[in-house]
Amino acid sequence: MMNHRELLAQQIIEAGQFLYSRGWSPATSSNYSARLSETRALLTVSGKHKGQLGLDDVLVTDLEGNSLEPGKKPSAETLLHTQLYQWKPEIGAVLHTHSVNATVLSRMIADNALVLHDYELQKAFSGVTTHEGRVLVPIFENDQDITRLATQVQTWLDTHPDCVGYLIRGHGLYTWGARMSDALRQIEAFEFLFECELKILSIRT
Ligand SMILES: CSC[C@@H](O)[C@@H](O)C(=O)COP(=O)(O)O
Ligand SMILES: [Zn+2]
Repeated sequence: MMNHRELLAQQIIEAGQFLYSRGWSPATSSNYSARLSETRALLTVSGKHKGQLGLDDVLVTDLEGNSLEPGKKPSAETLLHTQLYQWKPEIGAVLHTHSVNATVLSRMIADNALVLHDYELQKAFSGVTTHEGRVLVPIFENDQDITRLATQVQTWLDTHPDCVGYLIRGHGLYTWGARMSDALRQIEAFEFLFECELKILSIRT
């Protein structure tokens, strides 16, 4: 019988296998997490191939982004996960991916946000019930200083409580959900919509 930590670690491992198989988490890119408790998260360690994770390739952090397992190297982007768990108590899983489409689209849009509208598939996002609204996806400039990047993200989250995900330019996507399955559904929906947007852009130009 698996304990709670092992169960969440298994979900993270399976998410990595799926996301790698779709080409959305190449090589050692990406990081994934699940909420362990009100004050703890379980996150992938840094630098591992995300399609080949094992039960030992995760570590516990507090929600300030501090590792509670000193022997392991935490993900470079730990803070971008834990800030989301602090932002909303109902978030139970966070996924960060590096797909070609997210990377290319984020470089093609000069604005600081991608606006998705009139897509039926927008309803795959938590809280969205119609194609008629606008789903605003902010695009932050990439930054190796994750504390500085997290500050930018926080400013957006504080003023956009309905945010369902964000892009980092030339880097990738962050999205989340109540459970791992919700976060995976949102990744898949984003990827579909990014592909649509890129096709529309290529026809227009
Ligand atoms: C392989 S480069 C990608 C990294 O720089 C980073 O953006 C990333 O997604 C994975 O970092 P990690 O420290 O393994 O969690
Ligand atoms: Zn990354």
